[in-house]
Amino acid sequence: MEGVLSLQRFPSSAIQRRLSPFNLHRLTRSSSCAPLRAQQSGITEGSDNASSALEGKVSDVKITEPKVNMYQNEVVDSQGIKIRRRPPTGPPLHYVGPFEFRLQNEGNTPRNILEEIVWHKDKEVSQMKEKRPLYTLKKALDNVPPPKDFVGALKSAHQRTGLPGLIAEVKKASPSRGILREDFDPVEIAQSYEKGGAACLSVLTDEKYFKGSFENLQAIREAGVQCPLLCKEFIVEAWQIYYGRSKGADAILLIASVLPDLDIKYMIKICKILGMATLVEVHDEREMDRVLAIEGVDLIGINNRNLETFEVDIGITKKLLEGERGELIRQKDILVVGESGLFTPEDIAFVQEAGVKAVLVGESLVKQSDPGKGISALFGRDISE
Ligand SMILES: O=P(O)(O)OC[C@@H](O)[C@@H](O)c1c[nH]c2ccccc12
Repeated sequence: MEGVLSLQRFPSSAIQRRLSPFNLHRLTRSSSCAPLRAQQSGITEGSDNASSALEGKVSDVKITEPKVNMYQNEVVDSQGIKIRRRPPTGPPLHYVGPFEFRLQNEGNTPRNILEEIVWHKDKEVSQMKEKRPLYTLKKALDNVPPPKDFVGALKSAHQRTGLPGLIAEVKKASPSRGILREDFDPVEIAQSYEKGGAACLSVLTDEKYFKGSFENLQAIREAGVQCPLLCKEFIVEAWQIYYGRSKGADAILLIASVLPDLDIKYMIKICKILGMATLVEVHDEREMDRVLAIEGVDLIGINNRNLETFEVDIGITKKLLEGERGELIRQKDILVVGESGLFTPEDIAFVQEAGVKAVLVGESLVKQSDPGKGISALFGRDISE
């Protein structure tokens, strides 16, 4: 049947990329009210067999391909999300006489670095999942120390010092800055941060673009570092949250420019079940408004860096905390983290004045020969006592 897509013929990964949680929800709503991407990634509370259940449920559904794309675009557009998910099929073919050709950037080439990272992550996660299915991860969770209180640590550091609580980042490289530190020993850096007064640590786990790893996260946890740990990853699927927890993460980053609201809600729920915190990251007013409308958000990061262009402007933090938004944030008792591009005590004072009670800092600390001492220089005084 031309132009008609029977979902039965597609592996679940293909279904996953083709359907946003929203339209998958629509498709399955009549037969099931189980979670959305949960079904896609085979994760539900108390069930490891959700994906097969899902395939059973959607096997009867026949929908036209244009309709699926329309729903997907509808939800993404309505939320202003510019980052598209990797297309499941190759680029469209064009024909001129006997010739076939494909055009660049017809939906098949990432439009910016963030989109490239997310598309790569999609592939990477589907491979990782095959090696470590969810039920093995769930078993591994029994051997991990219980999660530490990430938000509590930031609040008490703020109360203790009167300065924003520090999340110090263990970061070897980034696509915008290249290698930040050649002699990179993640455990040594983490211990130095802790000694210097960091409340929490952020550990980059992306290998390809940030030269990080889950092994670094695990090594830092196993070295006896007491600070709660943020798994700094591009989360596209709930499976990654379980994986991060199995490596010792206490908190997870969710990026609003990558994830639709329904995914954010669902992932927050999973983190709560696992006892983890979620840092939901925004970069503009629209993302901030979306996130403020989501129930259960208690930690918001304002990234001063635009992940699509790498432009950094610490004025973004101030802009997003002005007026009614700032008021709502105070009412909801949400803790705000100022992220990226912070180098001097004046920068720290500027974002504190804007209303943040925590900061996330990588480059300016990791580049110091003694990263822990770099903390005193950054804050203008010793915050370790
Ligand atoms: O090194 P900086 O400019 O101090 O930034 C740290 C942190 O904010 C940055 O690494 C970051 C913020 N959000 C992210 C999302 C993915 C990767 C990295 C990031």
